[in-house]
Amino acid sequence: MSDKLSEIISKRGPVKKIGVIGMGYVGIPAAVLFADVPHFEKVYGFQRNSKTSGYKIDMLNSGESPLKGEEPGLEELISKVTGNDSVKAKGEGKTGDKDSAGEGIRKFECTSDFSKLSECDAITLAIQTPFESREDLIPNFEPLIEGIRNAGRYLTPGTLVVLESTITPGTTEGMARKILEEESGLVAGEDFCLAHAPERVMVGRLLRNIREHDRIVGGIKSYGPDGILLDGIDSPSTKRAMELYGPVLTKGKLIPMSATAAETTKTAENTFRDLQIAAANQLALYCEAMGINFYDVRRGVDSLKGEGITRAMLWPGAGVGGHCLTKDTYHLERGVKIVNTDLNAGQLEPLDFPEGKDSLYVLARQINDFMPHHMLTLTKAALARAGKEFSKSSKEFNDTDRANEKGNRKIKVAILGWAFLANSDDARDTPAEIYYRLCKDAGADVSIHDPHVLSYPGLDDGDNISQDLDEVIAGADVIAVLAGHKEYFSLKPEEVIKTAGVKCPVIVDGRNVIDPDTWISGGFIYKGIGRGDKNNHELIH
Ligand SMILES: NC(=O)C1=CN([C@@H]2O[C@H](COP(=O)(O)OP(=O)(O)OC[C@H]3O[C@@H](n4cnc5c(N)ncnc54)[C@H](O)[C@@H]3O)[C@@H](O)[C@H]2O)C=CC1
Ligand SMILES: CC(=O)N[C@@H]1[C@@H](OP(=O)(O)OP(=O)(O)OC[C@H]2O[C@@H](n3ccc(=O)[nH]c3=O)[C@H](O)[C@@H]2O)O[C@H](C(=O)O)[C@@H](O)[C@@H]1O
Repeated sequence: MSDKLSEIISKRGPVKKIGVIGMGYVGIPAAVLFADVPHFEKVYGFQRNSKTSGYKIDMLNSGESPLKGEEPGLEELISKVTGNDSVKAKGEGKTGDKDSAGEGIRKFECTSDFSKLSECDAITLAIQTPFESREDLIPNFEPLIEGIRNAGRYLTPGTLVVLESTITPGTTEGMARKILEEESGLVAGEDFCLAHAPERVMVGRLLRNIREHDRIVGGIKSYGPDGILLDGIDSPSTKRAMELYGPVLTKGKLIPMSATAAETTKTAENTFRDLQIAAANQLALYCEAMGINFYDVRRGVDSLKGEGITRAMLWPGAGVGGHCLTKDTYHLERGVKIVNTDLNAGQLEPLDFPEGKDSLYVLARQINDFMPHHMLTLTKAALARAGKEFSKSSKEFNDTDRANEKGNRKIKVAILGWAFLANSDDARDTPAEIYYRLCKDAGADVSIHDPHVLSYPGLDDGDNISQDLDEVIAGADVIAVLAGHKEYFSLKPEEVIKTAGVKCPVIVDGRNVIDPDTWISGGFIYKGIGRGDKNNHELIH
C-alpha cells in the first residue's frame, strides 16, 4: 500500500494546469516554458496588481515581455503561448498553435485573480526575496509570505507547491509548510506536495539556462503507511516536482534531493563563488604588497589544470555586487541555525566548529566588501604621487572653477562603470556605490559614466549617471574603472589625457581593462588591483 499522498496524486492524475506566482526575471520565462509543453494544458501567471509591477499583466497578455535587456527567444515564446503570434502572423506569416477557428491558442494567461489558483495542479512561487539593507542582512520575506498565503488559500488536495525563490535553508520545511497548512487546513506531505526548486539563471540567457541547467528538485519529507520516512528521491513531493520540471529540460537533468538540501545547494553555490572571488581578491592584495603581478601567479597556478587538478581561480576586482552573492552567504549562515535548532531541536548534534572563529564564508564576504575601500586606498596613493590630496587640494591646479573654501580646486574623480556586472544595466548592490560614497566623504567631486545604467536612486544632488564619456572625464584628476564594460577596453590614454586636461592624471583600474605600460607611458599615474609589478612604476615627467 503506498502512502496517502501518493494515492491522492494518482487519483488526481498528471499535472495539467500550472500557476506561477511572481512575473519577474524568473517567473516569466518559467511560466512560458511550462506553457510550451504540449501536455500542460494551461498556465496562469499570477502577478499582484502593484503600482510598480501591475503593468506587466496587460503587457504579457498582449504578448510582450516586460523584462529589461535582451532575452533571446523570450518575446517570441510569450507571443506564441499567449496566442498573439496568430494575430501578428496575419502580417508576418509566422504560425503558432491555433484552435479550430484558426485563432492562436492562449495557453498562458497573466492575471491578478488568485482564485484561479484553485484550478492548478502545481503552483510555483518566483517572488523576490531582498535583504532590506547591507547592514542587518535579514531577508524581507514579506512579498514571498503573501504569495505563500495566497497559494494556501486556494490549495486543494494533491496540489504541488514549489518555492523557486532563493530562500534560507529550512524555509520550505519550516515557514512555508506552516503557512500553507494554516491557510488550507491541509497537511503538507500527506494532503499536498511541497518542494523547493531553486532558479540558477543568469539574466540575458534566462530561457537557455532554465532548459539547459540541471534542475535541483527537493521535496519535503513524507511518511509511508508503516511510518517509514520518505525523503529525497523517495518523497512523493520530489517525484511530483520531477514530473513538473522534467518536460521543460533539454540538456539539463533532474537532480532530486531533500528540500533542505535543495535550499542549501542554491545558497552554497553562490557562497562558494563568493569564496572563490574572495580568494582571488586576497591573493591580489598579497601580490600588490609583494610587488608582483597577480595575473602571472594565476596563470602559473592554473597551469596544473591539465593534471585534472583544477584550482579554478577567479578574478580579483573592485568588489562583488548583485543581489545574489552579496546575500546568499547570509542565507546559508542563518539556515544552519534554523535547521539545526528550530527544525530538528535535539535530534541533531549542534554545529561543531573551531572555537570563537568566524565563518570562512562570512570572512570571504568581508574581503569582497573591502575591495571598494581598497580602490580608495589605491586612489589616495596615486594622488599622493601626483602631489595631490583629497582634502587639501594643491594650489597648483590650473582652473579654479571648482575651488573649495580655501581657494583650492576640489579633486574630481570620474567613475567608469556603475553596473555591478560588466556589460549589464543591473546595478543592484553595486560596489561602485561604496567607492562613490567614500570619494564624496573624502571631499571629492565625482562624475559617473555607464553605457547601460541610465539612472540610480540615492546619488547626491547634482550627481547623475552620464552616457557622455568626454563630459565625465573632463577635468578629472582620477579615472577609476569600477565595471568591466567592453567600451573601456579600447580607451586611448592620449585621448583621455587630453579630455581630462589636468596635470598628473591618475588611472585606477578595478577590472583589469587597460594595459599599464601603455597608460604609464601615456602620462598617467597607474594603480591596478593585483598589479604589484606596476603600482610603483617610474613617473614619466
Ligand atoms: N533574477 C535572477 O537572475 C535570479 C533570481 N533568483 C531568485 O528568484 C527570486 C525572484 O527573483 P526575480 O524574478 O529576479 O524577482 P523580480 O523582482 O524580477 O520578480 C518578482 C515578481 O513577483 C511579483 N510579486 C511580488 N510579490 C508578489 C505576490 N505576493 N504575489 C504575486 N506577485 C508578487 C513582483 O511584482 C515581481 O513582478 C528571488 O528570490 C531571486 O533571488 C535566482 C536566480 C537568478
Ligand atoms: C554560482 C553562480 O555562478 N551564480 C551566478 C550569480 O550570478 P550574478 O548575477 O551574481 O553574477 P556573478 O557573475 O556571480 O558576479 C557577481 C559579482 O562578482 C564579481 N566577480 C565575478 C567573478 C569574478 O571572477 N570576480 C568578480 O569580482 C562581478 O563583478 C559581480 O560584481 O548568482 C545568480 C543568482 O543566484 O541569481 C546565479 O543564477 C548565477 O549563476
